[in-house]
Amino acid sequence: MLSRLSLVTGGARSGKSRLAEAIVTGSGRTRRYIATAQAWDDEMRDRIAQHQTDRGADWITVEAPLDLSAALDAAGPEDAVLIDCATLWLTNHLLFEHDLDAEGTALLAACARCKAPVIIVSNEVGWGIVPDNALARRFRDAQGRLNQRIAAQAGLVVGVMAGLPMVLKGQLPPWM
Ligand SMILES: Nc1nc2c(ncn2[C@@H]2O[C@H](COP(=O)(O)OP(=O)(O)OP(=O)(O)O)[C@@H](O)[C@H]2O)c(=O)[nH]1
Repeated sequence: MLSRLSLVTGGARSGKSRLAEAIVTGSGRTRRYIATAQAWDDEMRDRIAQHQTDRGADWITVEAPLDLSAALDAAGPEDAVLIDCATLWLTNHLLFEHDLDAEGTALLAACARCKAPVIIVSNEVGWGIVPDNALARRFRDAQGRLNQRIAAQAGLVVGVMAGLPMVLKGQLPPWM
C-alpha cells in the first residue's frame, strides 16, 4: 500500500481535475503538474492553453505523454505531483502497441519510488454499451484494470460525479 498515492477518477468533465488540483494546492507544497495529453488539433491546443491559464504561474508543468517514470523520478520531497491523466497516457501507449499491463507495473513502481505525494487523475470509461470494435474493447478493459491496480495501492481514492466527490477509500485531506 502506498499511503501517499491518491486516485481521482470519474467521467469526462466530472470535475475530477479541479478536485485533484485543489488537493495539491491546499497541501502548500510545490505544485508539479504532469500532463499526458497531446494536442492533435486546434480544439485540443485551445483546451490545453485554457488549462494552463486556469492553473496560473504557480505550477511547474512537465509534459510526459509516455514516460511517467522519468517525470516522477524528477520530483523532489518538497513537491506534490498531479498526473493528469492516466487515460490519455494509457491511450498513448496503446497507440504504440506497448504492453499495457507492464506499463501499469512500471507506473506503480515509479509512484512507490517518488519522493513526493502523487495524485493520479483517471477516467471511468466502461459505463456505456460494449464498443463494437476490438481496439476500444481492449482499451476499456485495460483502463478498468489500471484503475483497479492504482486503487488497490492508493491511500485515497475519490470518485467524482457532477462535480461532487465520493470518497471510496481513505479520507480527503483536512483542507478539502
Ligand atoms: N499537454 C498538456 N496537456 C494539458 C495541460 N494542461 C492540461 N492538459 C490536459 O488536459 C486534459 C484535461 O482536460 P479536459 O479534457 O478539459 O478535462 P476533463 O477530464 O474532460 O474534465 P474534468 O473531469 O473536469 O477534469 C488532461 O488530459 C491534461 O493532460 C498542459 O499544460 N499540457
